[in-house]
Amino acid sequence: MNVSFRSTTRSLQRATKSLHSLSRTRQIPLNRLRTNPDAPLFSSNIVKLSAAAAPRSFVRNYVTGQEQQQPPKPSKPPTSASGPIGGPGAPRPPKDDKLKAWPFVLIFAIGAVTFAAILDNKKERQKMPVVPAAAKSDSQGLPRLRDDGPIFDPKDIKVIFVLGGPGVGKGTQCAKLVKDYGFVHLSAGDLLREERTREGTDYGELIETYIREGKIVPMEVTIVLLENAMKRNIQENKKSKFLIDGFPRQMDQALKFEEVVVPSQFTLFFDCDEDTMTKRLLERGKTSGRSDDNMESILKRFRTFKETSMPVVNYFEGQKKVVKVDGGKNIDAVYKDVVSYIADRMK
Ligand SMILES: Nc1ncnc2c1ncn2[C@@H]1O[C@H](COP(=O)(O)OP(=O)(O)OP(=O)(O)O)[C@@H](O)[C@H]1O
Ligand SMILES: O=c1ccn([C@@H]2O[C@H](COP(=O)(O)O)[C@@H](O)[C@H]2O)c(=O)[nH]1
Repeated sequence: MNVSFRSTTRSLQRATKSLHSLSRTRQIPLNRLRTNPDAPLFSSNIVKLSAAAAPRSFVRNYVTGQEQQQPPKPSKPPTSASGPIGGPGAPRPPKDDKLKAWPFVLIFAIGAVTFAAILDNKKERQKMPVVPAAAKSDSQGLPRLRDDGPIFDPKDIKVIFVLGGPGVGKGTQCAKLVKDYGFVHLSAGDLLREERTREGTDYGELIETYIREGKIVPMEVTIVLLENAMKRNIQENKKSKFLIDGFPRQMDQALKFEEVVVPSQFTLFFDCDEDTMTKRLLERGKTSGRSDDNMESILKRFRTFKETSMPVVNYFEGQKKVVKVDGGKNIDAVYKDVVSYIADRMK
């Protein structure tokens, strides 16, 4: 197919050249070299010329109309050039020489778009800051993640992950559960925002970049922040039940947290459509002062949620550890469902 395409293109170039040269040497205007002056110079009739259609003899015949025609070479159809280009007797290319450019154009276009998307993605990833591999110290230096077993026993320390799209109402429902059931509410987003402004932190800029872009901060930072907050509450307040809100948002976080901190009891997952969540976030954005409560960041957060966080929900679903609640209802109706679904699991 490629060969046919190239040879047809070459023929077309040769034919066009001949027409131009004849036009020059015989002083015949180019448009009169065509049988049908209304047809464009690159009409399909010309395009259909095959390599075998010997452009020179063909053009002579066409231009003079009366001149002797060169007999066609037996091996190179088409032959009886008895009429002008485009006329009823015009030479016809062999069937398999037909121009089929559109598949190439299509393949080229798909290739170009895919290539551009890959480059774009790569550029975006390259832009995001990383936690240096050498960053090992903690005690406020952050982050240091151990690789030994979990520090807490799930018999003593209960963790419920709270997940759902941005603005679905996770924080609102957690606040109610704290009041009624004595949980400690740890919002990963709040801890990150706090760390971002903590004096002496090395991660303020990194955190801000990720939050603004709606992306997930490297797990080393978030897990250490959660672990430290849990330790504080266990030691100082003798607390043992934690709602971890907005975490884990990425598979590596889920696996690492359960490996080094404590396995979760289950995940409370709030489901809701994007239009409702968008309205809630834009409303909250009027007073929240959050750098990500604007339309541009919201769209990025939705994308991250679907692509990066939903696999976490599906992973726990596979372990039968997800309680799904409709987050689209009003605040009290959602809470009623939450309590009815999980009351017996919270004792
Ligand atoms: N069921 C609801 N009906 C109407 N508004 C709600 C409902 N739940 C929460 N809201 C409002 O929507 C906004 C977002 O709620 P909330 O902060 O609890 O969501 P979130 O899931 O924690 O958000 P994010 O993931 O961005 O932290 C708040 O202004 C809150 O008052
Ligand atoms: O585990 C997490 C949790 C949050 N983030 C980043 O923070 C923002 C805001 O989180 P909210 O839960 O909406 O307060 C989120 O978009 C992420 O950029 C994170 O990186 N890791």
